[in-house]
Amino acid sequence: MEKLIIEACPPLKGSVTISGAKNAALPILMTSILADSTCTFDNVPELRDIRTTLALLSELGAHAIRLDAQSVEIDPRQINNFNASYELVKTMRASILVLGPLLAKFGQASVSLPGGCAIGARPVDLHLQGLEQMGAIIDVDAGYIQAKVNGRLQGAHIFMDVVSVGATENLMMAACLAEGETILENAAREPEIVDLANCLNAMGAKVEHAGTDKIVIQGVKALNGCRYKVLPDRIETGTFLIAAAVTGGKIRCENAAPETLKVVLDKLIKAGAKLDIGEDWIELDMTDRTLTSVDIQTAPHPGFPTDMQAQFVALNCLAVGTGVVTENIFENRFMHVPELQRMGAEISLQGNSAVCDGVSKLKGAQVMATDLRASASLVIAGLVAQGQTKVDRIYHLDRGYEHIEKKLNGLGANIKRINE
Ligand SMILES: CC(=O)N[C@H]1[C@@H](OP(=O)(O)OP(=O)(O)OC[C@H]2O[C@@H](n3ccc(=O)[nH]c3=O)[C@H](O)[C@@H]2O)O[C@H](CO)[C@@H](O)[C@@H]1O
Ligand SMILES: C=C(OP(=O)(O)O)C(=O)O
Repeated sequence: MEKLIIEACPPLKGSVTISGAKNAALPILMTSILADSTCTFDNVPELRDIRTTLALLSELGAHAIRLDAQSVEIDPRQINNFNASYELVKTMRASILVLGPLLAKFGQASVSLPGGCAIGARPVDLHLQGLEQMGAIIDVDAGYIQAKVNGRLQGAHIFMDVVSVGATENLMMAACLAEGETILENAAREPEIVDLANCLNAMGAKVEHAGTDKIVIQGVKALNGCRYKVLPDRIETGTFLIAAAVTGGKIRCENAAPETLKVVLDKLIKAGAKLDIGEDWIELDMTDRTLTSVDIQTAPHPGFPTDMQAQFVALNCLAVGTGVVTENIFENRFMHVPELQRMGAEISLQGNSAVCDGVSKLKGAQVMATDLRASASLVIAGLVAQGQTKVDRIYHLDRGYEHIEKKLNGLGANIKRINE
């Protein structure tokens, strides 16, 4: 199994190019199911989840290929299988996003239930209830969601009890080919939702007010293929900025979208960093500055993103003072805490909060990645820990970070990937 070996490094310095956003690219790739002709998507990161999505679309019958390091092409015209198998869904929860498009375009879908994962139970009840409100008949049997609709889905007024990114995306895609108007209330407002809406509109859909909590969609009869560029990854950006901050470095993130991570940048300033921000770049300077603990409360956008929580716990481990990080989205997203404790961090878990007293040094250790962002926090800690850190189970990391060790090494880190 592959592992990362990380040695303590000098302050990170230089410039890094941010990749396309995983969480925007995944639903955007799924929009191809709705189209009547070929779609080309640019700024699509080379990640395990993207390969899984291309495999899933291929399994459905689409011709889905990577053209080059940036772009993928999907011709959906041969889709003739409406079944997303457990084998693929179990490796990537976002596979559930084929449900809405398949049902809207072909009137049927069979999708394995994603099941729980390391960070929480993550039910899909809101996806199913919304589709039922649009006229779908859904049966959950033997671990599979069996869904069908007689004729077209019907526009509906849907209120979601919980703010869900995935449910908003699934229902938004389904509504584009439904008959009539759909209103999604208490919708998620993440930048990735806006990116998805922009892509759908480029295909001929009529989606309005994405980015607010009330999205209005007028269904159309057909969508065409399009060429669309995925937005930059705000979570990857934040992760690199924190890596630079904990090492006392100075880096510039190019090809970023600063307006999508305002709340993260605010916390970095509170943590002591000096930031310079341009239209598509962010420069962080931590030279000779004191890293200070910050308090965090995760919340749906525009609140603090849960996907940056673990990285800030790593920052607090090394900062002056006590920082309280509270996780409000997922019930089990502190799996990085025991691993960071093994490296010498002083963290106590109190309910859904991690209370962290900063220490002046961490010590390298053998640690285990348990989920994507937990893995990132261990890599960040490894950059400054004395001695060697060995991170096991890095397939989690490869789901969401493109060439992470190559990019960090380009900034002066010393990370090797080994197979043992
Ligand atoms: C591929 C992708 O974009 N993943 C992101 C997406 O995940 P994902 O779309 O799975 O997360 P959701 O926004 O749906 O989950 C938010 C909360 O809603 C709950 N819930 C969700 C659906 C549902 O039907 N019922 C229900 O109760 C979840 O258990 C969770 O507590 O948003 C999360 C929250 O920002 C991020 O951490 C993930 O990185
Ligand atoms: C939790 C994440 O992704 P996913 O929803 O794909 O598990 C993430 O990107 O941090």
